[in-house]
Amino acid sequence: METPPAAAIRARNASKLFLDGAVVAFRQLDLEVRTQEILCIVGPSGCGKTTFLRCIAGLIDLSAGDILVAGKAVSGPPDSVAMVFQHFGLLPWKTVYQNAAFGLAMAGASRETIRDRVGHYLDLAGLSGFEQHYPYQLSGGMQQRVGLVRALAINPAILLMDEPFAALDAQTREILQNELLELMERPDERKTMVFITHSIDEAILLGDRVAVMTARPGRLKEVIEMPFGRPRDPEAVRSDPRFAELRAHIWHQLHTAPKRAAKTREVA
Ligand SMILES: Nc1ncnc2c1ncn2[C@@H]1O[C@H](COP(=O)(O)OP(=O)(O)OP(=O)(O)O)[C@@H](O)[C@H]1O
Repeated sequence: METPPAAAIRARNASKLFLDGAVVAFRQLDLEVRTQEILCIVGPSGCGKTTFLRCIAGLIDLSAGDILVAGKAVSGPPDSVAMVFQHFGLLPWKTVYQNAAFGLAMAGASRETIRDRVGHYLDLAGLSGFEQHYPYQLSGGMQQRVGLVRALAINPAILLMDEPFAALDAQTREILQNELLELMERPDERKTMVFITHSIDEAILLGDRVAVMTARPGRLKEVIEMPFGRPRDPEAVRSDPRFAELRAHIWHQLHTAPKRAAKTREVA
């Protein structure tokens, strides 16, 4: 066995409260994301998953505790972290190329760098030839590929994925899951990824580990290692008997109250 790589992200006793504490998004979260792993997070609606991602991305501050990215406490957006959103987040008045180049352009990259990196990822995402199209001229799946290209083009060490495939139809969703798996199997493209999803199947298929959160205020209920290894053949994983067992287990975890529910009402 190789030595496990250091944590890329570490949340220590992290809590986030809104409205002067009237809303507790998540509370006392301790979680490590290993370098180059895909950690999927599932949890009931409103348990603070998006808020947690936004805290890692440095877009909002924690109320208590801290989050370390590459060993440094987050205070403002860390370098080398990119986010992919559920509703794609594309600018409708910009072309595919301009949207894909947006992050790099904002970071002041040279025209050549932008051309090389955006070209590379548009090609990998099967979007070559669509550079001059506008988002409204693309299918949902293609729009999200542009969202992914925009994130990957800045060469982030960490990708934060906030239900990126939730707005897609089931078939397109499967195609994008497969494409993401394929991309992440490439050693030169592999990233640390935190992937939020409501789909248990998606979490099991993509994740090296799956973190299950409780209902709001969100706490970590369990972090489960997926036994499928890499490279991962989606069809083989879906038909593996352990897939059904894991699905049943996670479903049960999501639908049973935490053992110590009373504790969640304590002050952070
Ligand atoms: N800016 C804000 N001000 C007040 N409350 C907020 C704010 N942002 C989030 N919340 C609340 O914090 C809680 C957690 O929200 P969050 O969006 O992180 O949950 P989630 O687990 O991502 O939900 P979903 O799965 O439905 O996307 C919710 O009750 C939400 O209403």
